Amino acid sequence: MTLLKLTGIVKTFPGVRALDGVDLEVEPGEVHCLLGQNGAGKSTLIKVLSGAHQPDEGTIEWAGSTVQFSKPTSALRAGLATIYQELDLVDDLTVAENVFLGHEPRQFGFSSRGITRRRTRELLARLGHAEIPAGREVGRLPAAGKQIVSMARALSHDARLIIMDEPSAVLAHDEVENLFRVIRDLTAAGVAVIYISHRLAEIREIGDRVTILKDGRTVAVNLPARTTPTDEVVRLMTGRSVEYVFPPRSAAAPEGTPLLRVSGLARAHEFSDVSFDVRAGEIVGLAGLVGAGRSEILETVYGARKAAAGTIEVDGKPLRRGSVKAAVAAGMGLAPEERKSQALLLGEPVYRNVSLASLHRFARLGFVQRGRERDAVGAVTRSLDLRPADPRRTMRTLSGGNQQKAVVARWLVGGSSEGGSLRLLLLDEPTRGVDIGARAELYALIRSLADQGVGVLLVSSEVPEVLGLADRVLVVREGRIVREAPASDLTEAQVLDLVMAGERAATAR
Ligand SMILES: Nc1ncnc2c1ncn2[C@@H]1O[C@H](COP(=O)(O)OP(=O)(O)OP(=O)(O)O)[C@@H](O)[C@H]1O
Repeated sequence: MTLLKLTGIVKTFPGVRALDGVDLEVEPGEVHCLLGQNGAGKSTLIKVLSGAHQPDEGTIEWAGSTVQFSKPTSALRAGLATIYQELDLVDDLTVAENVFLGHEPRQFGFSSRGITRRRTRELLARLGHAEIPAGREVGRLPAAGKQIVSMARALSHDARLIIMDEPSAVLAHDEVENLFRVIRDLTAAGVAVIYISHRLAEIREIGDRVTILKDGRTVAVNLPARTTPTDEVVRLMTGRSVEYVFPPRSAAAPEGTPLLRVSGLARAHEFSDVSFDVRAGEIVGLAGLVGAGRSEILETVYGARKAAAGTIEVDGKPLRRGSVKAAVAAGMGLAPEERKSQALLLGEPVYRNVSLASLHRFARLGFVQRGRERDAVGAVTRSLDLRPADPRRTMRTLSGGNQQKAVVARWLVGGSSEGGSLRLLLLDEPTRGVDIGARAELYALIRSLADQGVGVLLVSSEVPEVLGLADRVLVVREGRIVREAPASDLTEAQVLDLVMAGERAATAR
């Protein structure tokens, strides 16, 4: 019997028809992938499913009966659990308290810590993660561990369907493998999974069937995940064929004195003896596992963290340690990884968020010329296909991927930093959550900045992206640079081998 059947689901927000007639069918024990460009309506759909939003029209049939989940707890009680991208765990409660939050096991009328922990340990063991301590505060776990806790919570409600919204976005390569193992165990036991991801390779590996959304409508249902040709999937998603290619590198390797020179940089417990150069016009990629120290290196170069040792020079002049002001004055810009907490003004319009770094360009006699500001922003947001296209919309109402585009777009508007012209751009996971079509545009824009002489330092967990976009690659493992080579001299397998070597050694010990 079909476990879940949606028919004609409509959901509108003021001025936006986010869902405009969506159909979806999920069978027990399958991994059903939901694909669509940024803003296509995936997150809205799962919020409707999980009871966080009420649909305006349409029906939801769950295990043969028509239902309406008025709030998230009703969906959970019926066996439908959602694991959001931004996990909704309470950091200062323990693992066990989070798993059983709101439905603590009781004995003689009292909630029992002993039973809660024992049942948590059983669930963690079922997920193959018996090593996570049930009494540990959740805030002290890495992202992958938190995700497992969320899944344990789903299982504690006897979930028959688990919805996973881009679960791999926060995971390193080996952790994704582990997630897939967990998913296979769940589906073998009859649990169904709705899996959302922008990475087609993952969908091929773990998916059974695919449903594609475009502009709030279902454009294809139940395509076979492994055999549907990529061109076909991309064409259905975007309405056009997009070549997933990286822009060509400049013919000659950039010469001259390095724009950025980092020597012997170190911070306790994060990284040590980090030395490298970035030349004007060059894209340098930092590859490595999440937690290897890449973001910390980037933030230290930017002055947001203070180095314990080492020097950072721009054009041969040393920068003051731990001073963002000095870095910005030297022409640096940073697009950080945590778009919500670090980068966006969620209550402000899109154009204000995007023009933030280059406001001085639109000022005349001290006044910001709003028309020019909006035109310049419009040009970049159109080329990235930022949606909805109206730049006056509030940032908070944009989909996750479109917010990410705005963070990067800020540095692409005429390539300026607050202090003057942008000379060095630091990008931390710039394509996280960004769809295939917009990725190609983003790559082209980053390359064109480099072609204008900007130096780019790029952190990405996707090895093909680092190899395809960067000129030179630094492989980081456990806080050290273990290899430096031109991107064209490395293969994906070699890089993965280098980043994983430490993991294997640790397992062998
Ligand atoms: N609370 C809201 N108010 C107004 N508009 C909204 C709201 N939530 C979502 N939208 C709009 O609904 C549309 C669908 O957004 P949704 O977040 O569902 O997309 P998505 O497919 O999940 O995208 P992504 O891949 O970027 O995560 C977008 O145009 C978005 O701007």
